[in-house]
Amino acid sequence: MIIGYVFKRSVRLLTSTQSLTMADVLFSSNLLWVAGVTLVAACVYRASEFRNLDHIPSVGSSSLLGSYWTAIKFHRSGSKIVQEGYNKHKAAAFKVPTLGHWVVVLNRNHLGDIIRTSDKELSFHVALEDFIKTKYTFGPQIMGDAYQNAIVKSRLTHNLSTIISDVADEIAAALDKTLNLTENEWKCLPVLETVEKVVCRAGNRIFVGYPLCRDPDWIELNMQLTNAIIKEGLILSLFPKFMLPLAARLVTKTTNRDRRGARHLAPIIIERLKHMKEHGKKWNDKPDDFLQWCLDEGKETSADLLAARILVINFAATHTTSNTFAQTLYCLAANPQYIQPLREEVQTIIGEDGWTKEALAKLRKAESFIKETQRFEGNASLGVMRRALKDITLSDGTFIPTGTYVCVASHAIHHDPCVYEDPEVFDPYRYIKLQEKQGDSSRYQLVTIGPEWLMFGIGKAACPGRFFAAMMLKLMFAHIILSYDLKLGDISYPASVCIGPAIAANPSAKIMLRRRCN
Ligand code: HEM
Repeated sequence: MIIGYVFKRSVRLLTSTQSLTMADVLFSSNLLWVAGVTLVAACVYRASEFRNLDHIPSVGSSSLLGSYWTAIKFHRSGSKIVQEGYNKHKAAAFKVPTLGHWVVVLNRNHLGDIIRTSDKELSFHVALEDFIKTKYTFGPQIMGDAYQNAIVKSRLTHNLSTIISDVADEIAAALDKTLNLTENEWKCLPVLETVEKVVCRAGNRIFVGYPLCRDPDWIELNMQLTNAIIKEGLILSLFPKFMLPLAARLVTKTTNRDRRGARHLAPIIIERLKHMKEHGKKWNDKPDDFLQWCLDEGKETSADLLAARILVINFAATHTTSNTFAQTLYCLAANPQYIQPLREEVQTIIGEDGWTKEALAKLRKAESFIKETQRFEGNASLGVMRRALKDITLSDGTFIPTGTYVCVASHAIHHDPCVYEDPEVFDPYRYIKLQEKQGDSSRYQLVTIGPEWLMFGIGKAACPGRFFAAMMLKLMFAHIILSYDLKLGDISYPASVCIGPAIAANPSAKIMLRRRCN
């Protein structure tokens, strides 16, 4: 997922000059020698890594030079290369070359080892830091004490019943504004772009509350965030470690982003601190949003720091949820035979229970549809990326030396006939059938992580925002199916595109939408 982000965004960025600024241009004159030195260092590093990982079979050429050819192919068609390795070495680990280093792809039998191992041995956070230089792109204080992640896990997840009506309200309003449809009019819309706007508003209704969640500047800041961070992380990864503090000053716009966010948050924070002082625990209509939960922690009141924390949460939430929902919506338009039964389910349940957490739990067909789209399309051929911080011997004896990047072949596992029957068939009711067959409803929910469901990762680093994400996905799905007709346009596209190990919603895909008259 992490490298997924990097690849998806890097391809868009490297082919676009729009966001180049003076700093980029000045910086690019020094880039050549830095790139030269880095290339030599990368070759030396990769050669030493190659010897250390000699005992693990490789996909493609097993010579050091030939591995560069495979690495180039991997950047063009990562999914195919990973699948090739998975088919060949099903029961064992194999390694895949990327331009900078090797990645060891563990088998699904190793997932137990990943779950048992602590972040001090196999670290998600170090892998993330290596890929997007979080210390500089998010800021040192933010990652030093990442209490925002704990808030996602505790307060956001525990408050879903309370916040659901606000999220539903924001989704309806955002769809109305973004689609801008007059009665009986079919409109052709780019799926990903449209969905991103709705997700960003819906998420921010809970991150910062109303009306800031509708402020065009706040929304623009958060929608550009992922691009900006990936771009900066990519450039920084060209520099040797000792140059990073200086390079980060030239390359990153972390301070600008935080200040831009802080300008919006400062007046709200001042007002809320005043109320907190006046009313203490007896503040009756205290806002129930992420900003307030951060203030309740009592750790900081600086608008810059709080803005930075909320931007980090947007980074984790917006692009991931948009990508998932864009794929889902496109698959729904491409499979119109499912629209009527899904609509009937939503009409009956929401008609009886309204927009409640309990009602969403009953939307079994909708949930199965979303989950099957993710199994079938997926968001990355490689997931669960970790970096070994010490030498580790896995339960089957596989030796992982310190410094190695490990991950699992998520997409191949989701398409493995030993895991799923007829995996190449898109069966939207697959998970309902599995629930009925095995009599276990909780095991097949969208949010239930396990060795056969890796969309949200696994183990201690598994996505803490998945319960909120699932709620937004189901609410958007239900709103669209109730209020809009949809179909594919004249030209159809593949729902997803593969770039390196990433699988992304196709940015060119479009669908036709029309408001339904009740
Ligand atoms: C469909 C949407 C989403 C997907 C597919 C997704 C996926 C993931 C994945 C794969 C990871 C890494 C897990 C691992 O490697 O084991 C992760 C981490 C994380 N996600 Fe999500 N995510 C989604 C939505 C969200 C949302 C809505 C939030 C917040 C509200 C969120 C917050 C986080 C955070 C904070 C982490 C880092 C956890 C840590 O540092 O320990 N995610 N997510």
